[in-house]
Amino acid sequence: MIMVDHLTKTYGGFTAVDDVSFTARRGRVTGFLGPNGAGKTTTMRIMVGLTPATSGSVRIGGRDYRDIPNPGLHVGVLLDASAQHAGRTGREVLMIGARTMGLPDSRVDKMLELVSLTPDESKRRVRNYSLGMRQRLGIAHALLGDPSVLILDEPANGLDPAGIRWMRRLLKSYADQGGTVLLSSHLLNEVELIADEMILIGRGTIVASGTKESLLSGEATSTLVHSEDNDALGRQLAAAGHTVSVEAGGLRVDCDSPTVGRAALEAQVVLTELRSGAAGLEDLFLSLTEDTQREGHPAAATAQGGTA
Ligand SMILES: Nc1ncnc2c1ncn2[C@@H]1O[C@H](COP(=O)(O)OP(=O)(O)OP(=O)(O)O)[C@@H](O)[C@H]1O
Repeated sequence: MIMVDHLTKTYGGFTAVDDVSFTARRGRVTGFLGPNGAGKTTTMRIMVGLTPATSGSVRIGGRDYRDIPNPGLHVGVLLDASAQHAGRTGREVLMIGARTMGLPDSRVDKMLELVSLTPDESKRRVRNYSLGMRQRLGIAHALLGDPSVLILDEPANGLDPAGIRWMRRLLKSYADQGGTVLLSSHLLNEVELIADEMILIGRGTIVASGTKESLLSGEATSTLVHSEDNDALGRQLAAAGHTVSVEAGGLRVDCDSPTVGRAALEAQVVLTELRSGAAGLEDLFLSLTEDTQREGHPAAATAQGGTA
């Protein structure tokens, strides 16, 4: 378990991490999600003792990372896949890691196999690795000591679609066996598919957290409908007390789809399309971090423009 407690990090007058608290639990994959510059890497670096916190604390398995003897046996860390010595081969990188942790050389072969780096690839120098190969090597390094906690910063970066699927399965099964996984990403789609819980951070502050379902539960119900007579359907729905607005050649209504379907039946209007108009996680993420996005919020602008 990782417990982050009122963590703050300031650089001069700039607050990169602002009173952040959350917990990543055993047996769960926790996604740490936020736009560029939100403070994810800084938080993770503090977790593993690479950056001192200005205030607050992080406990991993009840202890400060720096107080864990032989930490690689307890906490697997991948912060920057390109940080390895470029002149070493992948195998050498893992061999040094294994010996530092007091592990047998056989563990290296096991990890190479696990991350699908071939014997030939493992003999190449890291400088000649593709980004995806570096990520695989980084994940192998993080898993070397069979730790119970994994802290991974943007682990899917550079992986191809098959690689991302492979990593997803690997981390899910790791969590299913009781491991704690904290992984960061600025890409919602990547995290949504793998994370049991999500922590959303924007400009150093936690803006939302919880399971996908709980994050979406506060979202207002709405339905998008197209029919052969939108005017008649709109009148029927408005008479029933619903708010109706014109959107993309159809109607957006503030109720669920069956209610719209029943209104259409009563008005004798043929429906040509009926679907949920809920904003979804991506819109929620963008709206929650809106003021921290560099390029505004196009999704929100479209939705607002359509319903005005
Ligand atoms: N050593 C430092 N000195 C000054 N500012 C820093 C330092 N390290 C990070 N920052 C700032 O802190 C903020 C958070 O950076 P951080 O790298 O934690 O973001 P991030 O969420 O990991 O972003 P990304 O998704 O782009 O990797 C940024 O504005 C960054 O410029």
